[in-house]
Amino acid sequence: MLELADVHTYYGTSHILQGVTFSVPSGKCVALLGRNGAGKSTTIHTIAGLLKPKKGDIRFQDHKVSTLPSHQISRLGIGLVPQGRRIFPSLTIRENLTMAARKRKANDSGTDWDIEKVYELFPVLKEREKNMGTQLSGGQQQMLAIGRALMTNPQFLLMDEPSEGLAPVIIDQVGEIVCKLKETGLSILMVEQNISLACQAADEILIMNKGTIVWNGTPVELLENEDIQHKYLGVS
Ligand SMILES: Nc1ncnc2c1ncn2[C@@H]1O[C@H](COP(=O)(O)OP(=O)(O)OP(=O)(O)O)[C@@H](O)[C@H]1O
Repeated sequence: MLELADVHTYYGTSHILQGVTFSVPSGKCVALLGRNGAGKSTTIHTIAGLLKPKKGDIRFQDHKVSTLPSHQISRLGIGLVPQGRRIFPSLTIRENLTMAARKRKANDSGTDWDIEKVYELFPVLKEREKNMGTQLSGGQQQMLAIGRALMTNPQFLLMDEPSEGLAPVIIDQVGEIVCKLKETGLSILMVEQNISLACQAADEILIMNKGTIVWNGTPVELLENEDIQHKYLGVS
């Protein structure tokens, strides 16, 4: 569904992504792990069109997206749940959701998301729909950020560190949400620092180091491989 081939991205003269190649199959969740500064967010931003690769190819379904502006990439069905949630503080929860709404394309598969469907998935957002976005807890803000991305009716979701700043019990809930989203037919690329969330939700794990993919395998293979966890994820 999504394929990156030898992608190189720079910040000015800093060569950050140094030939990134991987794919995410339809209906699967792939987790991208790695230490701080490895290039994970840069990968997400490059796919979403917020950064342009200098070299390489990114294909989504039948489209070459690496040359398209971000709004066109979003319209093709790639939704972004950004790092830090980016809730609009001066809007209510309902307004945060409705401002993102986009109708589903006629031939798209999966759920037809609207505000009622998002409220079914996250009842707490309905209970608090008149509150301002910033009056929510961290976990509820993460639900709002996911709900806002769903309102664009994506086929594919990019999630940038959904566990950031959340308590362990809430991180487990985020894992359950990601599994539910997969059941609706969504394909997901999730950047994470939290190994247990990645292993709970993902079908495949990729590890990034210094702007390249250095390891891939299943969650079980990662959990059994202490050398890799130590070398690239700082687990002692
Ligand atoms: N706006 C920017 N300008 C210049 N360099 C940047 C910029 N953003 C990130 N970098 C650099 O690019 C490299 C990769 O950063 P990136 O944010 O992709 O890492 P990451 O793996 O997502 O780590 P983190 O978990 O800390 O966000 C780092 O060396 C970082 O300092």
